Amino acid sequence: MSEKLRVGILGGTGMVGQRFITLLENHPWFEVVLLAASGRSAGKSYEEAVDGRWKMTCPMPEFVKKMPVYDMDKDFDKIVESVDFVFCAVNMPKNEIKALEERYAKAEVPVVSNNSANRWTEDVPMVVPEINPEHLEVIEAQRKRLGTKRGFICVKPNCSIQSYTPALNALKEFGPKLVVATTYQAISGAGKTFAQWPEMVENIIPYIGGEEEKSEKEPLRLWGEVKDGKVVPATTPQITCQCIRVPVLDGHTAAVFVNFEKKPTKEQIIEKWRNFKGVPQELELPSAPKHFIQYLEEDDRPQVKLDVNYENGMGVSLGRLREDAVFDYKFVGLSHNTLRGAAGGAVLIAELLKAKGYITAK
Ligand SMILES: N[C@@H](CC=O)C(=O)O
Repeated sequence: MSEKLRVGILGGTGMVGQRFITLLENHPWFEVVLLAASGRSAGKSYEEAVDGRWKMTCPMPEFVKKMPVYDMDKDFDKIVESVDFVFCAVNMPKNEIKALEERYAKAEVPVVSNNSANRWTEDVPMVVPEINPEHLEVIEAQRKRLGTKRGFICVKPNCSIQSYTPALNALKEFGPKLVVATTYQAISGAGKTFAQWPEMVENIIPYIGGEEEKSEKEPLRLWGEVKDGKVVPATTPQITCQCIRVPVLDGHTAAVFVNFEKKPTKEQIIEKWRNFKGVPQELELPSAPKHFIQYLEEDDRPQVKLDVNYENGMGVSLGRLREDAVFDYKFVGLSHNTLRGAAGGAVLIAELLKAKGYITAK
């Protein structure tokens, strides 16, 4: 068995960074060798830097407790020489994240990012490995632009879209043309727990900054075509969304209405969902769900409490498919926002990048 790739985590102390650590603890291909964060945490051990703000339900893994946290800016040279690639989960203004990700990529360190800063950079692939693995092709053009041989940036989309985009993707041949979605988003999407956000107990807040635009536009980029080293976003379906914060810890739910060019039967839709698979399933990537989509027949499913951890939080649960008086159909989707929607989705991208030879040992 070949040696594991050496991974650094930029922004390791926040909620998504913590998720990365738990997912990578016993990863068969990757080993966390370095943690970095802002100057505030630098120089401390990971345990000191987190300082009681460990938000996972499992205990902090022993292997990270005493690891030093480096300054992702000042310790740049040390980080670059120590890793084969990095995951980026920093919490900073967008322009600073863009500059940081590009700085690492230009220093020949591939960056797999959870952040939105580069989601609309034309030669940066934004990937859900089951949906658009072919977008990785634009890495070649990106490397030319950056002047690199190994370094590049690859990003994952926003967590909100993962509860309905895979469902629509599986039905592409029927031409979804108009989609109305309302998302019911968990508080961990904002990096918080109930203890940190007591206002959310027994409450609903009908606003998540920037979320509706992401939810409407990002699926179109996933369905875009690669032309001349760039991703050209699709122009259909038209999607309109409302995004609502609800008192749930983990799990984004979406209630969706859809019209098709060619209306399928209910049986056809369920068959497409149940049989949908992609490259991660074919390659049996370590974090790939065996069945990406499950369809639940019971009227009261999917439920966050029962279904959010389907396929270790990497699968999507669908239910309540029925004909509608105004649209062709309506249904409900659920996905885990910090697993499939954040760190887990990024780990799966890194596995695909390794399997396709884009990230290698130095
Ligand atoms: N912006 C989302 C997090 C997804 O990445 C949210 O606030 O739930």
